[in-house]
Amino acid sequence: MISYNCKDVGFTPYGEEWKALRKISVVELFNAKKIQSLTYIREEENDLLVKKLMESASSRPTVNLKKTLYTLVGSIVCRIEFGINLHECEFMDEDRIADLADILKLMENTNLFSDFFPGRIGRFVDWFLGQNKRLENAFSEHNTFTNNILDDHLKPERRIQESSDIIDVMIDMMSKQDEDGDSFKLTTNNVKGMISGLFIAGANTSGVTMIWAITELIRNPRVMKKVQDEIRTTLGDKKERITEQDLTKLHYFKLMVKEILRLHPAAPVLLPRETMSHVKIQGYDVPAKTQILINAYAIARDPKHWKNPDEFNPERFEDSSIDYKGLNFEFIPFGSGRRICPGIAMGIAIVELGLLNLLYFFDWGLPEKEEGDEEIITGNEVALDLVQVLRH
Ligand code: HEM
Repeated sequence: MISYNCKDVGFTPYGEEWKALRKISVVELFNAKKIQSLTYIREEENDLLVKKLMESASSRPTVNLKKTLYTLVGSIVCRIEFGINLHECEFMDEDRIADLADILKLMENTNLFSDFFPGRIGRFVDWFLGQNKRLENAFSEHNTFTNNILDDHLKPERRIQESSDIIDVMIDMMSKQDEDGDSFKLTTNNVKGMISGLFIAGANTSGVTMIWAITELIRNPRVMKKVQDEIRTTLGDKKERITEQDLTKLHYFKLMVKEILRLHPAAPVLLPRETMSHVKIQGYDVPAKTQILINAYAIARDPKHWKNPDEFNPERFEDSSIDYKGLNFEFIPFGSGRRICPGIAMGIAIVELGLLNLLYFFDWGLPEKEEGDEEIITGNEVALDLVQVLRH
């Protein structure tokens, strides 16, 4: 385990926790060697997914893809980030982790009426609509999850383990700070914030990207056929399991993933920024300290930069040098600059391996539509529950 003191991670007495925490996560979690060394976890979890889908396909033709994929990414993220194997865990299981990913989405997406109309009327409407109760329940579930992970890391027997993860490192830092008597103290809340931030950032984004990929492929049979033909011709039809090595042989498949990230960026609006000084943008004066929101979704569908922007067309990236690493500003699904997603490589590895398994081993389609069913594929929520396994 690497030990830090406050100076190592750049803490300042002015509370720049974010800088420090980002630095820890980049060093401990997002470095290339670490990502490579965790390949076996992503592969094992995908093997389990394929096994479960094959079993369920033989008895029941439909599958709730949303739950299945959130379980996959939840399991991978918990193992990689917190060293928690959900298949052996006492306080969390695979089913609940998928719900938790949804609970976190609810926490992010619930708009309180009282935020816009502070005062009695706003509070009454929230109470009447049950918004407060929903949020309270979500927070309570979420709090239990982070507390359990923290407690698990604080168990005395854990400290003698060989392998440590980012939470172990932060706990180690906390004890060192006490010894050093530094003025800034890393708190338990910082650790809990890291747990919840990493979980939301990793699970939700990768899960939703995969769900949109299957959705768009079902909507566009031409692309589905082309991508599956490439995969099955390149890898042959006798493989028992897929490894990350197989990804290196595919070309069109990767263009397809890029196109999904363009059309459906998991974080349509990037993390907020603040202007450091007065700037003029397209004739508008923007004073210093103004919050700026960047709409990556709108940028990636801007007809000034993209031909037929709403069309799902992976070929647009053929012979193009445009990439998602934050340098081409017309395509920033992972953001750009100082706050760019530190998990790009991890996110791409999770999404590509998951999709490759789904597309190699299974054919996907929609079940028969029954009277009264909502129009399919109008948004990921509707599409997900309807997607079907047809072959294995
Ligand atoms: C397809 C998958 C993913 C997408 C599309 C995605 C996208 C993003 C975006 C757009 C941001 C904000 C960047 C900005 O405002 O400039 C972000 C931040 C972040 N992402 Fe990802 N991400 C993905 C996967 C992951 C994974 C797997 C992890 C962790 C294992 C992760 C960890 C983070 C963290 C910690 C931040 C916050 C960085 C900060 O506060 O400075 N992401 N991500």
